[in-house]
Amino acid sequence: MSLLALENLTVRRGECPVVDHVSLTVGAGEFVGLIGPNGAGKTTLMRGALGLLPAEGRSSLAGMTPRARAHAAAWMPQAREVAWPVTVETLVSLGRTPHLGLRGPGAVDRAAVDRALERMGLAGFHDRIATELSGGEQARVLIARALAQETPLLMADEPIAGLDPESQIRTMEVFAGLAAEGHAVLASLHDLGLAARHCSRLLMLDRGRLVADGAPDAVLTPENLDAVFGVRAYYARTEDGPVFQPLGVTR
Ligand SMILES: Nc1ncnc2c1ncn2[C@@H]1O[C@H](COP(=O)(O)OP(=O)(O)OP(=O)(O)O)[C@@H](O)[C@H]1O
Repeated sequence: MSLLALENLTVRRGECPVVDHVSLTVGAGEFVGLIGPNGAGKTTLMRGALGLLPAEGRSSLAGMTPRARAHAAAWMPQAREVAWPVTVETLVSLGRTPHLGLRGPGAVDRAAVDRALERMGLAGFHDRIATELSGGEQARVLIARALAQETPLLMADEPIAGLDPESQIRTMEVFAGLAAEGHAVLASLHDLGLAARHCSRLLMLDRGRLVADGAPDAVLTPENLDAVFGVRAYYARTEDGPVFQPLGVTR
């Protein structure tokens, strides 16, 4: 089942297309990594797909009412600012907003918040003040807020940036687990090693164009890495899964 479908999505900044005729679908069960160098258009693609930026072409999410979209997709933006000194529980509960009826949060909502906190390793954090957490802890709280929304699709912009190695791996495992449960995750990622190990599929963007789309092996080829990222890398299939390590620059 397709949870996101883009047809020739194009987003212009001034005259210049920063997302250029991108067509793709994301289906239930996929953990898709969106990769590309700085400025390739990853954030713009996701914001255009969500209808948060004016775009040409078609996105299955952009035409929805905000309420319908909030039931279809959760969005974790790159900005990690927590504006108010509220408790972690209050902040993560905001993810339940689209589900609330007139009676406010109930047992189902509290269970979803607890589940999201548990998944992000934040079980003891309910009463902590969000603004008093470390940057990485705040990032995990914001991922938990998106998880609490319990949507078929989760879209996240650099969700593991600034996390320690354990939290990065755990978060990638949480996303892969969501996909295994029949949800889908689309996340922009700069760590190609973690992307290769955990994602079922990679989308490679270069100057707004989708230049490769497929299994990590098929996308992280020496030719693509050279042409798009300007790097060469070690890549091997091991008993422990794929191992990817950039080795040097090629230009
Ligand atoms: N508000 C804006 N006005 C003009 N140009 C913009 C604007 N926002 C983004 N751009 C340009 O669009 C291009 C794509 O930006 P985008 O943030 O989507 O890239 P990205 O792949 O997410 O990059 P990064 O990895 O650095 O986060 C960049 O060249 C950027 O300079």
